[in-house]
Amino acid sequence: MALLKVENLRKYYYSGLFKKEVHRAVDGVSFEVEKGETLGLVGRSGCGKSTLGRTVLRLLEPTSGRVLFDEQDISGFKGSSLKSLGTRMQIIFQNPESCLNPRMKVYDAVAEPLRLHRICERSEERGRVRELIEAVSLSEELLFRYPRELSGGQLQRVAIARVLGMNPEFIVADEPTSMLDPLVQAQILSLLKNLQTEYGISFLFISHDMQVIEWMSDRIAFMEEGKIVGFR
Ligand SMILES: Nc1ncnc2c1ncn2[C@@H]1O[C@H](COP(=O)(O)OP(=O)(O)OP(=O)(O)O)[C@@H](O)[C@H]1O
Repeated sequence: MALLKVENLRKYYYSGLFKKEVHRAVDGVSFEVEKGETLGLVGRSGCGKSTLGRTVLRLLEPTSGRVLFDEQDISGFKGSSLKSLGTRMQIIFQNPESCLNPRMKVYDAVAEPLRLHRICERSEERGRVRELIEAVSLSEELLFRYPRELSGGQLQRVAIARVLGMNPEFIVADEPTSMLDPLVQAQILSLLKNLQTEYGISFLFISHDMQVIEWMSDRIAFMEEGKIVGFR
C-alpha cells in the first residue's frame, strides 16, 4: 500500500510586474511511495526536484494537485492539522547547518524536537538523546560541542539524529551528501540505508548524481523541466 500518493501536483512561482511571469517549477507530477520504499528523484539542477520535495511536505503551498499521506488528503491542511504531520514527515537538507542553531550544543540540538513535540518525558531525555547519537554512529564526546566544532559529515549525522528522534515514517532527503567528500558521502549514504532497513522509513531521495540514486533507490523517477518523464 502506498504511504504517499502525489496526484497531478503543481507549484508555480510568480514574479515580475503584477506577478505576471510564471515559472512552472513543478508541473503536473504524480507518483507513489510505498511503505519502506526509497523512490529516487533524479534530474538536472533547476528541474524542480527541491521544489517538488518541499511541496510534498507542505513546506511550500501547492498551486494545485493533491498529496495523500497514509490515505489522508493533506493538500489543504492548515494550522494544527499541518503541525500534527510535523513529526511523521521530515526533511534532511543538503546543508545540515541550515537546521542547526550555531549557539546550541549537539545535545540540545538533538533534544530540542523531543521537547517541542513532547516525544518523551524529561526524565527519559538523556537516554533517548544518547540512543539517537549512537544510532547515527557519533561519539558521545561530541554531545557538548557546538556545530562549528564538527566536520561536515558529523553535522549531517546530528541533523539525521534530530530527524530520527521524531520517529518519522517518510523522509525527503534533498541532496543530503552532495556537499561532502566521497568517503564521508559513502558513510552517510550507508547510514541512511541502514536506518531505513531498521526503521522501515520511506524515502524520497533527491540527487543529481545517478550513481548515488542507483545505489540508494528501489525505484527511480526522472525529472525534466517540472515534469516526471519516466520511472525505472
Ligand atoms: N522562490 C522561488 N521563486 C522563483 N523561482 C524559484 C524559486 N525557487 C526556485 N525557483 C526556480 O524554480 C526552478 C526549480 O528550482 P529547484 O530548486 O526546485 O530545482 P532543483 O532541481 O532542486 O535544482 P538544484 O539541484 O540546483 O537545487 C529553478 O528554475 C529555480 O530557479
